[in-house]
Amino acid sequence: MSFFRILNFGVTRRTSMSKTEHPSRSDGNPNLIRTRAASTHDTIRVPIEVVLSEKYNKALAFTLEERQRLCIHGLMPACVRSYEEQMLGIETNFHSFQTNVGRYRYLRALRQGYERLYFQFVSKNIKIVLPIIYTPTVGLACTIYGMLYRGISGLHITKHDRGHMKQILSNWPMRSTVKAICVTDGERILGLGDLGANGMGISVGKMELYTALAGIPPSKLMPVCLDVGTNNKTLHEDPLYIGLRDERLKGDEYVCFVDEFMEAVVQTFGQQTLIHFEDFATPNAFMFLNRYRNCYCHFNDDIQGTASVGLGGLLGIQRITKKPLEEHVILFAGAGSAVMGILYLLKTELISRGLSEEEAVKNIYIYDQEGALTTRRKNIPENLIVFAKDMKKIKSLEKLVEAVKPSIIMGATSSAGLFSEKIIRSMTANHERPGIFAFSNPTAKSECTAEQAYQYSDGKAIFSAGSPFPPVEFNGKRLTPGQANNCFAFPGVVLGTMAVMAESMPDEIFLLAAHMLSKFPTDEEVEGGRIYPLVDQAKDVAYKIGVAVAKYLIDNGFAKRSLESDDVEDYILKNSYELEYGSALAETWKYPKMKPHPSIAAFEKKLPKKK
Ligand SMILES: O=C([O-])CC(=O)C(=O)O
Ligand SMILES: [Mg+2]
Repeated sequence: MSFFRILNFGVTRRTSMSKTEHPSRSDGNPNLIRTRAASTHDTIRVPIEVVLSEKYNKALAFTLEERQRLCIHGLMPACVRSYEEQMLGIETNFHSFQTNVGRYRYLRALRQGYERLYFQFVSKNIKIVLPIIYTPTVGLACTIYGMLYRGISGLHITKHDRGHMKQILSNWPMRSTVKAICVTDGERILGLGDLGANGMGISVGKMELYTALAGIPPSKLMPVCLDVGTNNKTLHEDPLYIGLRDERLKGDEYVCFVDEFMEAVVQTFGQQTLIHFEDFATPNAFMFLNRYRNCYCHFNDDIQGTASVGLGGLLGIQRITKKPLEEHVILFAGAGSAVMGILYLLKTELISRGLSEEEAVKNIYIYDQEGALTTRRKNIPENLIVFAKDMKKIKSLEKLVEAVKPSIIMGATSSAGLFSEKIIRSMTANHERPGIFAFSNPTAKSECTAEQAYQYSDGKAIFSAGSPFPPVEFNGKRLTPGQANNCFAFPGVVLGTMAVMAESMPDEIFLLAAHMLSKFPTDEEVEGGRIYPLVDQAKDVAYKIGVAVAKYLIDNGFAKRSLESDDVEDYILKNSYELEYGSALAETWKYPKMKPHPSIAAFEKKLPKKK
């Protein structure tokens, strides 16, 4: 292929284009293409692998001039498709699949062949595409990731790579532009447990939201899966499993492995590289969050991202009920990353309102596998001691609800159906608008469904869930569940942090994100029972949180980029991923390895002499 390209270049070919027909770029330096295109009508020496790589491939949208000058004329049919026609083609294909996994598979192929086209489609169809590339379908896809595997989508680092991780990191094709990494070790994928190297699907999905919602160019992003083995025996026996069939690394060996990874990342990509931890098992998630607190620019989405969305929802309930949060009785079910993150942020919020720690935790109850968290329990984790109540032991959640009469219940237990009819009815008997949050993902793990929440509460529940639920018709009213998902927090927080090149991510930015999020529904929408924005608004949410976070980081001395607060909006918009195609002639020209176009004569000198 490449051989023919070079020979092709040697032939000076004139196209039938006049100067006025040259495409002009909508962004960047318009002179770049004008001068080159106008001064040389010959073909452009860009390897075909580059022109047709996922980054530059426009499929049937290549113009005739591009096809001719890039020497791809004839490799595609005559039709030159417009944006609308391309979208129609993808939509038609997308809907032709009968299952969500089929759609996921189709979108993966699209991304791998045509990156910009893929993001055009995702960006235009957030509401229908998010449930495929993100929760819930991505969870199912991770369970069969080996079967779906279709080439490079992120970096896999295994326990055998210890000692040379820098080398592995620099194998990433876009190593010169990486600014953020989403890393998982696959041990707690959503509520699905240990999926080992299949967890790569989650890192990929999260980073696609960086681009689709926050406009961060994909070239700056690198999904990573740390393959430290898996304790999932089913995967060991799965002939299509893509990872190591060993037990997980443990103890010091495991920690040293992740330490080396962190150090190799900043040495390879710089100290300001943002490192997003995703779906680590709870104890490890907290351990790394604390261990690296003052050393790296990192956050844990399951703890801190969920906390923003959880607190944002609680602030929304406050708007609906017109009752301050401190007067609500809030019951948390579960004691994993999500609950602990929300607890911490909620306590911070209440203390910032002037409450003492004791007052702040007074109305907050915790229920986990051992029952209600009481002072009688032995070995309470240190950060939960303050929440333990001096009360008799209660084993069942239903009994606990009867005893403490919560106005809000928040579950992140991966225990489908935990919020029973009895619980919801009991809450409704005591409160006009009970708040019900079922955070567990994917949908099949939800603590209750939207339908159950509305039915058992006679339509009074303010219901939100981590995964999307469709609206429910109840007594002639259409009730729309809220989506209490991190996708309303992490894209914006990351956008703001990256914009200013911060070297750390203080807790305050997650509190800020929660407050910003709670302000999205209008007063009218709040009247109608809405506490979260609609998924269609997720881009706007990311942008506004991004701007607020960037300004906070600048104003509080965390920013390393010299950027004034007043210039943040402008900076973010200018650096946003361009969804529209530029001219392929100019775009591929920017291909980093390409030298400036040599003169034909200089090139011809290199050709073998004719005998
Ligand atoms: O990925 C999601 O949808 C939310 C999340 O982080 C999790 O459930 O672990
Ligand atoms: Mg997660």
